[in-house]
Amino acid sequence: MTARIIDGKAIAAELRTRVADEVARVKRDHELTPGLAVVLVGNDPASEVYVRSKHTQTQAAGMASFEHKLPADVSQDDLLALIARLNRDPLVHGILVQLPLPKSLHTETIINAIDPAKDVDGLHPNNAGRLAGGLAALSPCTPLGCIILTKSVHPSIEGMNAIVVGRSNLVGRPLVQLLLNENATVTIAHSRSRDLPKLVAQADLVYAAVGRPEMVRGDWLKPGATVIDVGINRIPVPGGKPKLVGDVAFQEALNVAGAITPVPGGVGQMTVACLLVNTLRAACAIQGLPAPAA
Ligand SMILES: Nc1nc2c(c(=O)[nH]1)N[C@@H](CN(C=O)c1ccc(C(=O)N[C@@H](CCC(=O)O)C(=O)O)cc1)CN2
Repeated sequence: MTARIIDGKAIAAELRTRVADEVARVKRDHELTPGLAVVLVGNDPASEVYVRSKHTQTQAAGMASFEHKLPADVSQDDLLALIARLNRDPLVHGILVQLPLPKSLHTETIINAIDPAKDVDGLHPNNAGRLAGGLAALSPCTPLGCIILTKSVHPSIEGMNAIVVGRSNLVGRPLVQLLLNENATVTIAHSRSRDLPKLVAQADLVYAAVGRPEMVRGDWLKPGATVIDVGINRIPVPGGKPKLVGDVAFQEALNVAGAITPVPGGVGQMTVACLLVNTLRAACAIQGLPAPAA
């Protein structure tokens, strides 16, 4: 069996089109232009690429994009002052601080300073707590993307066995909550779980978000399982450009899985598209408008 490849690029493009249509509608009917402010501290090359892509895609969707680039040695107080300004700015409906931050800054304090209504990363404890309680919340973008990709294969995942390998605040933990909201049966595992291959073998849906190149092997998988690979690992290639691989051994998994996301071209593509969805949702909620269709 060769697994079906889940085309994250195409699914993200469709989502961006739906967001752009909804943005045009709220502009026309309500004179509302959703605005996203992205804060980048320092000059990590991968973060610079992601922030550029957020800027381009935000503008392409018809929204306002505000970029704030700060030096790596910015003080915590100056960064907090910028966030306070963005919290008050009526043109800004979404605020995202690109992660990781330099070690000199306290990530939790920075995230907690963002107005939860503008927290389009879904990382503020208000949003994380609401999501955990099964309430309406802004949810982190990558897990939202994982759910959309899963539903492109299984429109309902009710009762399916899912395993999430990884317990980060950005992906693993919120993904577990989103899966529970879809009535999946969820196991959360991590690098210290005992007998990971045995746990993975029981799952119909496998989410690999552990940050270890090709850790999940093909022979761990239940035949026909749907595999969503969240990993983005750069592997050095002697004399060449680093190679991008996921947390799943893709070639091995192809022969066992029913469907699988590639890296690149899978989950990563959904992250920015879902950020646009969250920004549109935040803008509508702040204006007191009904939740948009996208
Ligand atoms: N505040 C946040 N910081 C970070 C997040 C986040 O959701 N919020 N996620 C990641 C980085 N990220 C967006 O910020 C991101 C990662 C990957 C992609 C993507 O399109 N990946 C491509 C490959 C691109 C490459 O060559 O690196 C793919 O998988 O096809 C977009 C956004 C950490 N920080």
